[in-house]
Parts: sequence; structure tokens; C-alpha cells
Amino acid sequence: MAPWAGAMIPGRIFSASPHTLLEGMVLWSPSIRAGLKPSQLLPQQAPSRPLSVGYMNCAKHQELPGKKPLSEKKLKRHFVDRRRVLVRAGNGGSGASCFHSEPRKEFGGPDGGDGGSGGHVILRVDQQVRSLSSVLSLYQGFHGEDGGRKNCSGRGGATLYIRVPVGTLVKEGSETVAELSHPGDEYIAALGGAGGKGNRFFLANDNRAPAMYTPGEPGQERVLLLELKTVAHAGLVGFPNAGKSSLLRAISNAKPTVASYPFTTLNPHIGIVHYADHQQVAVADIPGIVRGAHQNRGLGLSFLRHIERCLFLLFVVDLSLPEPWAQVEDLKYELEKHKEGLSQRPHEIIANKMDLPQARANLPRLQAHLGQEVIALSALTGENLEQLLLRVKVLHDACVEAERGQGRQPLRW
Ligand SMILES: Nc1nc2c(ncn2[C@@H]2O[C@H](COP(=O)(O)OP(=O)(O)OP(=O)(O)O)[C@@H](O)[C@H]2O)c(=O)[nH]1
Ligand SMILES: [Mg+2]
Repeated sequence: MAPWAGAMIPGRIFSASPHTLLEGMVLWSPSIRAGLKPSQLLPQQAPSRPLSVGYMNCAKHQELPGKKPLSEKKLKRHFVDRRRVLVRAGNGGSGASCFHSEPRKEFGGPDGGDGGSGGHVILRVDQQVRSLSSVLSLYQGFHGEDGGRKNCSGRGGATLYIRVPVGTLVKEGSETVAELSHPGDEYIAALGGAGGKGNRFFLANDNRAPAMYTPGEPGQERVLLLELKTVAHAGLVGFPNAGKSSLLRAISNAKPTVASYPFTTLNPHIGIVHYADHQQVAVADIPGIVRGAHQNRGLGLSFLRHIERCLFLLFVVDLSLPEPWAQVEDLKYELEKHKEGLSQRPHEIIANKMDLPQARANLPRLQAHLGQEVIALSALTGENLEQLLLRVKVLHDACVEAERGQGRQPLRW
């Protein structure tokens, strides 16, 4: 038994959400308090169901019968953590050039009003927004109105707000110009153009009837790169077909596509694991990486960037393949090549596909090679998933503590 398993004391660890496999788990907490291994426990109200529950339908085929699942390419609700945006603020309105006109009042003087200023484009942090998928590629701010007669100024253009998630980095070229880390934080992405002056503005002692006016200034235009600092608490890292998507389906209510061919997952998906102490842990299913990924092979560098933005990692290994320890070594090598120290991030090794006979034989060899315990489970049958969930909670709590220790606000879902 891993040393952390016994220390996992919190009373009610899992929620009983009907969508997750955690149904009924709240009942197991007293025995967990008693320090028993999860696999020794039995739920109190469902005695016929062992703790390592076999949820065949958790991992695959949860769609309604007759409803064709959306292909990965058509599935637009995937997680977007990077967006290039062209922001154009509104132009200022033009000043007016006209003269006061009233019966029996000759030479009424200039009365052209100033133009309204153009609206800014502002990035604003909204806690309801989770990814950059709702951010468009082009934003055009509202223009200011032209000035009018009788010294009427034009109406200013309204401010255009772009809602972004907490932890958005704003980059221009290679320089980071803003870090939006708290709800309500704002950054002026583009300044609206100033309104022009009407001819009344140019009235002077030596020029009592100026006809001149100035046009409004154009709004600022910038190309910004928005990036999310943190994608999720945990990232599932593994070779294609290791069973990452199956695992995410099994522990959360996310529905990434599962298939027996490599590179099924093309975009990251986030699933939320609910715990009974109202803690929510976000787990990201990241597309498979291959040997040479750090040189942009396979699906390449962008997915290594997603991994970089997870607080801790779950290395998923296909235990049914020969020499599964090579997978762990290769994954760590790729991460380290991409960014120094990335493979040292808090992590856990998950040996998947334990339901296959060759996997059972491989488990002791894998543990001997790595010299450490691994979490052996089956995403397909649901075997031993609770051990993974306990470990995820421990890693999550440790990361939150570390973030707080560094004076940073921990990521909340
Ligand atoms: N027997 C068995 N098969 C599994 C298990 N987990 C996943 N599989 C199968 O392995 C294949 C790949 O599973 P996926 O979840 O799509 O793997 P993935 O790691 O997300 O793959 P990519 O998206 O290509 O990176 C599917 O045919 C799954 O049914 C398991 O625990 N046992
Ligand atoms: Mg997948």
C-alpha cells in the first residue's frame, strides 16, 4: 500500500454525482477513517457491490443508443488555451463645422460640436469563462459619433469587453504585456481614437468665423496572443492509445472520444472530478505525445505546452505492451527536452489496462524497473479507480498548499 493511501483521512471524499462513477462512495468514508485499504472496504448500503466497482459503461459508449457521437474534428467544445486576436478600437467621431443660425441674428458664430471618442476594447476576467474558445479572432470597437450643430458633441463609442478566463496571459510579439490573475481584472487591449474638434473650438480673437474642424483619430489596432497560464490541476500524459480519454470518461463526466486508433484525441478536454468536501479537481485529457514530440513530431509542441500548464501530471502507461517502463522513460525524456524540470513536476504513474492478462504479468516488472509503486487500474472496467482518485486529491491539496505558500491564488473550478 502506498504511504499516502493510509494518510488520506478526509471524511467524505467523493461526491455522489449521478454522472460519475463515484455514486455511493460517500458511504465508504468511515472505513477510510479507520485506516483500511480502499480495496478492503465495502459500501454500507450496497453490500453486493465491491468497492473496485466495474463500471463497464463509464469508459466507453455512454452516448444514447442511435445517437451518433460527434467526431473529434466536429466537436467544437474542446478546450482552447491559446488564441491570436486582432483588436481594433473604435475611431473617434469627426468634429462639425457649422455656424449659428437664428432669425435676425447675423454672424451667430461657429457652433460645430466635437466628435465623440471611439470605444476601447477591454479584456475583462470573468470567472464563468473557462477557456478561450469563446474568444473570436477579430474585435472591432464602436466608433464615436460625429459632432453636431448647436455645439452638440457626438456620443462616445461604447466600450467593448472581451470575457477571458482567470489566469490569461496577454502577449504582444514575444513580450508579456499583462497577466490577468483575478476575477474582475481588466486590460485595455486597444484604446479608442480621440474625437475631432468642431469649428467652435477654433474660435479666437483673430478668427471670429473659423470653418476648420478636425477629423476623429483612428482607434488603436493590435495583434495580441492570449494564453492560459494554467489549463487544469492535473494533466493526463501518455502515448496514443494508452487510455487517457477512457480514464477521463471514467472519473469525470467529460466525454472525449475513445477509439482504438492512435491520435483519437486532437484537442485537450477538461473533466471535473467532484469530491464531497466540495473540492473540484480539473483533469485535462491531453492528446497523445510520441517519441520526438519535443522536435514537433506527432501532434507536436502545442500539446507539450498544454502539459506545461498543469499543476501536476498523471503519466498513463499501457501496461499490456511489452516493456511498459520504456513508455515512462520516453515520456519523461520528451517533457524534459521540451522544458527543463517539467518531468520533475509532482506526478503519479498510472498503469492502465489491468484487465488484460499480459498487463497483470507486466505489473511487478514495471514496479521493479521504476523502483516505485504505481497505480494499476483499468479504465475500461473501473477496477481500482478509487486509488487514483484518492491520490489525485492528495496531489491537488499539496499543489494548492504550495501555491498559497508562494502567495498565489490557487486555481479554482
Ligand atoms: N482492455 C482495455 N482497453 C482499454 C482500457 N482503457 C482504454 N482501452 C482501450 O484502448 C483504446 C484507446 O483508448 P483511448 O482512451 O482512446 O486512448 P487515448 O490515450 O485517449 O488515445 P489518444 O487519444 O489516441 O491519445 C480504446 O480502444 C479503449 O477501449 C482498459 O483499461 N482496458
Ligand atoms: Mg484520447
